Amino acid sequence: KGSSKPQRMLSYVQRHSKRGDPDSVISTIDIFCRSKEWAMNVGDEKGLILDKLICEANPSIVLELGTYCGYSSLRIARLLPPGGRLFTMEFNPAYAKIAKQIIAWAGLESKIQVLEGPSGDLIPQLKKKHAIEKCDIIFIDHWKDCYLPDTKLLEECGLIGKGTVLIADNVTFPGTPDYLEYVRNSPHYSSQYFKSYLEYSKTEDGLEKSVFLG
Ligand SMILES: O=C(NCCO)c1cc(-c2ccc(F)cc2)cc(O)c1O
Ligand SMILES: [Mg+2]
Repeated sequence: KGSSKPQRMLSYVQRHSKRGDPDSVISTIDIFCRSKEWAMNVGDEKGLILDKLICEANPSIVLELGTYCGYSSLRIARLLPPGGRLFTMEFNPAYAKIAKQIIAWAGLESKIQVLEGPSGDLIPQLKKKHAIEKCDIIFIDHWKDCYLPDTKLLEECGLIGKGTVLIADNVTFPGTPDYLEYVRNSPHYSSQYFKSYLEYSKTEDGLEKSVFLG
């Protein structure tokens, strides 16, 4: 009986999903969020769009900003080709602790590395500490006021190269106006909005896909 929502989500996953089966864990989290407690996972509707974008890109190296409980980490990692890796950054240690357990329960720990701490500190360490050249896909889903500064930091660190695909959650709700203005007006990005709905809700939201042109 967890005391926090993430703890209650973990307990629900361990009781109602099939261990080692990411699809079972993903659908179980969606049932928890629809029938028990709303939670800020990307969800099943935006999740389907994310799945399609991941499959189209067939990425080797994916970076996720904002792990929360690991729901989108599972959605991404289950679609990676053999040898593909997901690095996911989470500032909140309580969230990171739960995410690691949900990722382990789903059996995807060999493909996912959860990095704890402020993204502003972790991003400059990626190349040297994790032997990363360029990111193929970056899924941005952390604090909405950090989308733009972290995108600029990723550019400065040389982690965004020609063909890198940025996928940003919540560009409509809660909204990331400065980030949207940047990627939509920059000559270095080609951007496209995928209209959808806020997770487990009828409010409009969507994903913004932005390809770096070099
Ligand atoms: O803050 C968010 N993520 C970073 C957490 O460290 C986040 C928030 C919301 C949301 C919140 C409150 C509400 F009323 C509506 C939406 C939704 C999301 O998808 C999110 O990713
Ligand atoms: Mg989100």
